[in-house]
Amino acid sequence: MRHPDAPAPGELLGAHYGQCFGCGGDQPHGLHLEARAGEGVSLTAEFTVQPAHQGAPGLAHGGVLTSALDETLGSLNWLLRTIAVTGRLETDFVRPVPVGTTLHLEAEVTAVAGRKIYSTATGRVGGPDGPVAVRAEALFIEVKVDHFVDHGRPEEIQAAMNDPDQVRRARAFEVNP
Ligand SMILES: CCCCCCCCCCCCCCCC(=O)SCCNC(=O)CCNC(=O)[C@H](O)C(C)(C)COP(=O)(O)OP(=O)(O)OC[C@H]1O[C@@H](n2cnc3c(N)ncnc32)[C@H](O)[C@@H]1OP(=O)(O)O
Repeated sequence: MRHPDAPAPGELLGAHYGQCFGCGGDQPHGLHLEARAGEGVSLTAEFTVQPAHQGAPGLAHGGVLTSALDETLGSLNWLLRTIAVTGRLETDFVRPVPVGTTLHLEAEVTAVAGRKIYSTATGRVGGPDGPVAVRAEALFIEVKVDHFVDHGRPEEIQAAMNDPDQVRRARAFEVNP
C-alpha cells in the first residue's frame, strides 16, 4: 500500500495547503499540526492545545480534538500518494485534555478497498507512550483534483492554481503508477 515514492520514515510531511485549518503554516487560526512519516502506512503528529481551542474552561473543545485526528488521518494521503477526503470519522473521547497539553498522535491505514481507505488514529497525553485521550476510526474516499476545483469557492481555487508551490503539492498526489 505504501507508495514507492512516499516520504521516508522520519521525514516531516509538510502542509498540503498553506491555509488549511489543520496543518497550514499561513493559517493564523489553525492547529499547526506537524506530521512525520512512520514505517509502512503510518505516521506520527503533534499538536499543542492553545487557549483558543477551549470548550469548557481550561479544556480542549472536542470538535478541535476531532479536527486534529481528522488532519492526522488525512496526512496518510502523503504515504499513499492519493488525494482523499473524509467520508466518515468516529471519535472516542477517553480523557479530558487541558489547555497547554501536547497531544501525541499516531495514525495508520488499516485497509484499502477500491476508492475507500480505512484508517485509525490515537492521541496520547504526557508523551508518545502516555495514556490515550482520544481515538478515531475513519473512512476516507479517494477523489480527483476536480473535487476541489468543482466545489471550492472560486477565489481560493484561483489563488491556489496561481501558486506554484500549491500546484506542485497537488501534483505530488496525482502521480500514481
Ligand atoms: C488546485 C487545487 C489543489 C487542491 C489540492 C488538495 C490537496 C489534498 C487535500 C486533502 C484535504 C484533506 C483535508 C483533511 C480531511 C478533510 O477534512 S476533507 C473535508 C471533509 N470531507 C468532505 O468534505 C467530503 C464531502 N463528501 C463528498 O464530497 C462525497 O460524499 C465523497 C466523499 C467524495 C463521496 O462521494 P462519491 O465520490 O460520489 O462516492 P460514493 O459513490 O458516494 O462513495 C464511494 C464509496 O464510499 C462509500 N461511502 C461514502 N461516504 C460514506 C460514509 N460517510 N460512510 C460509509 N461509506 C461511505 C460509499 O458507500 C461507496 O462505497 P462502495 O459502493 O464503493 O462500496
